Amino acid sequence: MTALLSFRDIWVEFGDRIILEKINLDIAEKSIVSIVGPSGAGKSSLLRLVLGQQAPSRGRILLDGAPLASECGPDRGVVFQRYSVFPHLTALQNTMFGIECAKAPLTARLFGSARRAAREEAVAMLEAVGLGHSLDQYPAELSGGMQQRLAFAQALIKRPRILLLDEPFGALDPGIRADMHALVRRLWREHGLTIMMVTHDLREAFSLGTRVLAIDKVRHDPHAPHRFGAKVVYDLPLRQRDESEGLEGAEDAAPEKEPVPDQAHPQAVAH
Ligand SMILES: Nc1ncnc2c1ncn2[C@@H]1O[C@H](COP(=O)(O)OP(=O)(O)OP(=O)(O)O)[C@@H](O)[C@H]1O
Repeated sequence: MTALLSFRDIWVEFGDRIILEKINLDIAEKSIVSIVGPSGAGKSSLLRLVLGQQAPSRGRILLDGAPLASECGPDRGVVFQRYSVFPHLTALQNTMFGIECAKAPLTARLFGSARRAAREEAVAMLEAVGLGHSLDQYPAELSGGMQQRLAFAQALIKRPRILLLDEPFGALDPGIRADMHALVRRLWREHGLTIMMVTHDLREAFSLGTRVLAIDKVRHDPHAPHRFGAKVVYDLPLRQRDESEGLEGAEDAAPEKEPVPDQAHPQAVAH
């Protein structure tokens, strides 16, 4: 496996509190890695490392074998649980804003043919996420699911290679979640994305992921609980979904996806 992203002996510490310890991971290109674990284990911290919002206390993160740039560039996109769109901009303006920032970093404004091209690109992206009829609506006029669709459009318009999802469906009700899962699966395939997704929902982790990572503390000192951090305790590669499989019924088919045979009874990762 050629890793797109590699974590090499990564530690995250805040003062004398160890959050993550000795994380060694290779993330394959075009995989969907679901990250699960108890609250406070350090799942979001793992994503923040990739986003460049958090520097490791020790260790290195490599992208294509080279040190990951600490400033988050267009190669990395993110969607959070809470709608991260701008309330004062319409859906179209929100989506165009990403292109304008990338192409005109100082003014975030494009003119003439560049602006027309950006508009066309943004309209196509909004159509792709199912918001083709809501171009001129403001976020407050959109439902929660529609706002998350807009957040995906905003993230994907910059053509990231890595998409980081932090509980992206946590605020949505179950019916809408199923639609969003189908959307993510389609966008993943069409855009050749590599996705790292934090979720508290195990079913979601297994139904969407091509690999599930569980992180947790394996050592506890009752007198100093902060002295040990979380590690990867389970690492389960899952059978890839058949590319020809339709989206309809994908949620129903998901439970049939199994760990690959030699991982069917996963052992805790050796430490
Ligand atoms: N900037 C910071 N300074 C100090 N402590 C921090 C900082 N950021 C995160 N932490 C601590 O690191 C730990 C891990 O936080 P993180 O958000 O990564 O956990 P999580 O697994 O995503 O939790 P949850 O599932 O509840 O969202 C928490 O105890 C948190 O308080």
